[in-house]
Amino acid sequence: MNTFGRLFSCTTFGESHGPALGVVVDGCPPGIPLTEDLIQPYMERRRPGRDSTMSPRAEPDHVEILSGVFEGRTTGMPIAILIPSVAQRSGDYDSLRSVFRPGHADYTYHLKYGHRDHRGGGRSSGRETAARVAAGAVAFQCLFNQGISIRSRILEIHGNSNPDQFEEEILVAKERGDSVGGIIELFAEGCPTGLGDPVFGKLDAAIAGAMMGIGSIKGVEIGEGFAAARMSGSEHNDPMQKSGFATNHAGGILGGISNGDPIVIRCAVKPTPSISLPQQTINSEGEEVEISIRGRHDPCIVPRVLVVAECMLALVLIDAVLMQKRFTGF
Ligand SMILES: Cc1cc2nc3c(=O)[nH]c(=O)nc-3n(C[C@H](O)[C@H](O)[C@H](O)COP(=O)(O)O)c2cc1C
Ligand SMILES: C=C(O[C@@H]1CC(C(=O)O)=C[C@@H](OP(=O)(O)O)[C@H]1O)C(=O)O
Repeated sequence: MNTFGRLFSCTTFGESHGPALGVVVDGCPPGIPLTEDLIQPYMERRRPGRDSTMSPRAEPDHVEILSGVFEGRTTGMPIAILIPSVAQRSGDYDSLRSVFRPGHADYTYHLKYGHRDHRGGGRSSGRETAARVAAGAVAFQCLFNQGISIRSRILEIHGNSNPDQFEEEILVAKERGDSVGGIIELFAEGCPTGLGDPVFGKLDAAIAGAMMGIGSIKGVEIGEGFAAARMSGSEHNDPMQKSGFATNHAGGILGGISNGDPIVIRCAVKPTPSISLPQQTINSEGEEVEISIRGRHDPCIVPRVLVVAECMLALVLIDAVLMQKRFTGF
């Protein structure tokens, strides 16, 4: 499944070590300002090779808009965006052709497809998210029109919630040949009431699906999330006043529909699977072997995944906005 969204949909293509990645965005309304320069700042926040806390693979991730835009504005036609790759260095993966990296998708891709691109994990690579970010940048352009904004922050790295120590946590793990994960938080502000389809298509379900669709995200909570399970109703219910809700334990969604308060989401990001410490694994012959992974890996995915999560949220929200406009405009 490469396509995401209903009215505002995107299909990504490309593998980590292929010549390029890209996305086709369909359903974007006409007249929205869109240029490469408007997309590039989002790409810059995600691309690898920027500092010592991330993979040193130096990809410029310059986008090229191929269609759907004329004189700086969308035309309502499919928008194709190309992101050439220039720093593959696929030789790093020669020894991993038939050995499965614990924690990565190598083993399950092998079982499902048999024939797979082992270089960088092919399509299971976090590099695929470059295409999602390009699509998300288009969604952001549409959301600005609606007065909706999204921001995110890191809450924890490796269980440490002191922002002054985030970088150190990552660099210490890297020095050990290990990796660490963490927790991120997202806020969507300015959302109107009424976004989301009740029951199966709940807005919370769409958001959780979008977040879980990002490699390495293993938990999602909305509002109080897991903490709600330990609260009483009188603590958790948000008192209602003429001016609005007194608190926001709901995280901006009730019954699968946005209630006008900020939407608050937290995601758990697992530690990067590819580490250089020796690990036990098997090869495609089923033999037990030891693996020590070299190459250019993120010692922590958290800092780079922030903008990816923001973009996935933007894609969910613009789709919900368009669905709601179709519903109320009938
Ligand atoms: C932005 C981003 C960067 C990533 N960087 C790496 C990496 O350098 N090395 C690695 O082994 N996994 C990396 N991953 C994680 C793998 O892509 C992911 O663990 C793998 O696809 C398996 O999916 P799962 O963790 O959801 O089970 C990255 C993921 C993202 C979203
Ligand atoms: C290249 C990117 O991230 C990559 C995500 C990734 C993985 O296994 O997910 C592994 C590394 O790439 P490779 O080993 O194939 O050179 C990261 O650098 C990117 O995000 O643009």
